[in-house]
Amino acid sequence: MTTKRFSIGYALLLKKQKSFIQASLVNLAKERGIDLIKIDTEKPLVNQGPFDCVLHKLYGEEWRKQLREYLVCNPSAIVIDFPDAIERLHNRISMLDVVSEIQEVKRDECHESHETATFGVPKQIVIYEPEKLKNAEAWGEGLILKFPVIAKPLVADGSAKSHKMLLIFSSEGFESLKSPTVVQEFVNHGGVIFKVYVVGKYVKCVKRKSLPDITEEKLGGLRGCLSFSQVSNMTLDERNDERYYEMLDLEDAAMPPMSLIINIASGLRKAMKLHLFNFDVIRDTKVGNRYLVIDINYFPGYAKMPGYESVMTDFFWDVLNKKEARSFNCKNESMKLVDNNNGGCGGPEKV
Ligand SMILES: O=P(O)(O)O[C@@H]1[C@@H](OP(=O)(O)O)[C@H](OP(=O)(O)O)[C@H](O)[C@H](OP(=O)(O)O)[C@H]1OP(=O)(O)O
Ligand SMILES: Nc1ncnc2c1ncn2[C@@H]1O[C@H](COP(=O)(O)OP(=O)(O)O)[C@@H](O)[C@H]1O
Ligand SMILES: [Mg+2]
Ligand SMILES: [Mg+2]
Repeated sequence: MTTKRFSIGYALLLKKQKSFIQASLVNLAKERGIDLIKIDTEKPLVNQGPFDCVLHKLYGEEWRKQLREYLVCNPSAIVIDFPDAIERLHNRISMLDVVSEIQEVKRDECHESHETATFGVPKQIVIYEPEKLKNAEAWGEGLILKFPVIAKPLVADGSAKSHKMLLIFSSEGFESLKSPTVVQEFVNHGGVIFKVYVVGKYVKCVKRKSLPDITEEKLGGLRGCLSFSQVSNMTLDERNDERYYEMLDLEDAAMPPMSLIINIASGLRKAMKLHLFNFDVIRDTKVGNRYLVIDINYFPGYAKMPGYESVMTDFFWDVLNKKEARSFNCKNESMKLVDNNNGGCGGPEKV
């Protein structure tokens, strides 16, 4: 008896292909009857496949259009995940709004189960026109945040620029701001962040190094700002400023309560209608049992997750065998099939 084989087409940037599409993953998936096939982004998607499922981390209107057309021509295909759902993660305000949305529900649930740990997001504001802030006094008047603060580009589109942050110690630091920025209160968190990887219903929490705490005393001696980027991915050599990237022992840091992490993960997954994401959490050391979500990333670096091959293969299998189907049911609606006037469902490209 031959068992049915499935095909998953993947559309990823080269960097992502290199890290994610490793032989160990391809082989394990193959053993389970799933072929991972590279989509040629130079050619129309409708002329490729057919794929049972499309996995992607590409953006832009042209790509959305291609996915829409693909679903019109292949109505039984599954797209992981829908661009409209991913979109909210490209803005650091809408990204964290979802945490506040799930907070109410989860607070009630936690109350019932007598959990004491709470979660939320740091205090933050958005500045659309930083040039208007050049006058330091103007900043002082409207200040609702306490120094130090972190300035993060409002747009989180995966570009190197969108990861460039400023740690601001005093109002002079605002002079460096140029594009629309989210200004967030820096929360002392013991120099450790928790990265929570979500793959459908699977949740894995790992520890990573972060920025060290800034005491009132330390802050007193600091003016202006310090720029940094992707601190949790930094190598030792890159942590060359000893004032900030001092040595930390990750081993010593206690993990957050897993029940809380699972609660947040499932709340986010359902509210965002996304299957593949991770989020960064810090523990407010001043409060102790308060956790703050600071970042949510679509389709993050899963290859850094121990045993990622089997986690991903199990997820693909569930999706293809429709165990995850309920969450994909409304795909036509969320893809907003505006292009009903579809004349071009050709087969594979003819040469
Ligand atoms: O490349 P990696 O493995 O460091 O993964 C990046 C993620 O690192 P993480 O898994 O959270 O440690 C990274 O997470 P952070 O934003 O650094 O927390 C992003 O998800 C990044 O994608 P993008 O640049 O935002 O599109 C991810 O980059 P891409 O792999 O998507 O390019
Ligand atoms: N509010 C905050 N308080 C303390 N540290 C923070 C805060 N926000 C971000 N960080 C630190 O800055 C790093 C980068 O910020 P993040 O929002 O995760 O941006 P990115 O999308 O580039 O990962 C975090 O991993 C953490 O080390
Ligand atoms: Mg992050
Ligand atoms: Mg991020």
